Amino acid sequence: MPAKIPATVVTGFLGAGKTTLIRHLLENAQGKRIALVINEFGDLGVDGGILKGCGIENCRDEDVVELSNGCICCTVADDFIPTMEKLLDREDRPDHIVIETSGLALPQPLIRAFNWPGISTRVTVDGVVTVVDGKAVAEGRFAHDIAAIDAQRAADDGLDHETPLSELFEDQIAAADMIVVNKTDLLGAEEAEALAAKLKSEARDGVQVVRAAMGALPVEVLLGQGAAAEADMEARHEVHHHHDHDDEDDDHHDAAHHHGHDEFESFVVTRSEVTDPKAFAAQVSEVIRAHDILRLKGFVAVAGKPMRLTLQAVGPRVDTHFDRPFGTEPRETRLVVIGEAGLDRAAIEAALAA
Ligand SMILES: Nc1nc2c(ncn2[C@@H]2O[C@H](COP(=O)(O)OP(=O)(O)OP(=O)(O)O)[C@@H](O)[C@H]2O)c(=O)[nH]1
Repeated sequence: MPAKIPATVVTGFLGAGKTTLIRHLLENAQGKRIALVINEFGDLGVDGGILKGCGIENCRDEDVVELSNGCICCTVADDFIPTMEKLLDREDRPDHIVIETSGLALPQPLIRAFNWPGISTRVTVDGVVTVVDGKAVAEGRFAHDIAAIDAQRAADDGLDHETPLSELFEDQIAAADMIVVNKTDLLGAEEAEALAAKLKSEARDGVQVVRAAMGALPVEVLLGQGAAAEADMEARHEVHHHHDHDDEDDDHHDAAHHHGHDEFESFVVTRSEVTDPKAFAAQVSEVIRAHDILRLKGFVAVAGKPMRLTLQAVGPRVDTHFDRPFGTEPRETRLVVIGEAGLDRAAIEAALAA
C-alpha cells in the first residue's frame, strides 16, 4: 500500500490570513504537487477565485477543489469525504493536500473525519495550522483566556457565558499543532512577542507558535509536521457549545446539528460599476463600522478598467488591488458580507449600492 498522503488543515478566524498563507506556500512549494480543498462561508468563491488562475507554477486549476457552500464541520459526510476520495483516487495523486476551512468552522469534526474507513488508510493529518489575526487579537476582538473559561466551566457546567466568537477561537487554538500569529507587520515587535508568548502558554504542550507577516513562512516549517492529528483527538478538546455534544465521537454531524454558526450570517451584494475605487473603499469602511460587519470581500468592477479589483476587508481595514481581467465572469461588483446574526441587510445593501 502506498504511503499515506499528508494533509495540512489550515484554520483560523475570518480574515486571519489563511488564503494569503496558502498562496505564499504555493508560490514556494519547490515542485511539490499540492492539492487544495477550500471551504468558504458565504456563497461566493472568493478564496477559490484568488487561488485559481493565480499564475503560480505547479498550481493547476484542477488542483483547487471548492467544497459546496456551508460549513465543513457540518457537511463532512456529504461533501468532504467524497471530495477527499475523489482526490485520492486520481491517477496522479498529489504529494500533499492543504485544506482551508472556513473561518467559522470548528476544526475538530473535520480532523476526526480522517478516521473514516474510506480515507484513514490513505491520508493522515500532517498538522493543523491555526492562523491568528495578531492585530485583531491584540485589539481584544476575541476573548481568549482559556484558563479563565476552564475555571468557569469547572465552577458551573451548565453555564455558557461565552460569545460565539470566543468559542470558535478557543476551538481553533485547541486543535492546533502550530499557531501562526499573523499580521505582525501591524504590531510592534514587543506586542507580537507578548501575544505569541501568551498563546503559547494557553496552547497544548508542544504546540509551536510562530510569527508571520502575510503568512510568509518557509514551506518546511508548515509542511511535514507528522502530527497524525486524527489519532490524538482527546488532546484537542472542544469548548462546550450552545448545542449538546451528545456523542463527542459521532462523526455523523447531521444537518440538524446546531452550533455557533447559527449566530453568523452572510449574504452577497451586487452593484453596478464603481467609478472611484478609493472613494468606494472608504464607503465600504464606513458601512463596516456602521453595521459591525466582521468580514467583507469580493470583486469590484471599476469603470474603464478591464481588470477586476479584489476588495478585502477585515474589520474596518479595507485592502484593494487589481488582480486579473474579468475573463468570462460577468463584469459586476459582487461582495460577500459576513457578520453576527441580525445584520440589517436592506440598509447594508443600500449603503453599498449608493
Ligand atoms: N497587513 C497585513 N494584512 C494581511 C496579512 N495577512 C493577510 N492580510 C490581509 O488580510 C485580508 C484577509 O486575508 P485572507 O488571507 O483572505 O484571510 P482568510 O483567513 O483567508 O479570510 P477568510 O477566508 O475570509 O476567512 C487580505 O486583505 C490580506 O491581504 C498580514 O500579515 N498583514
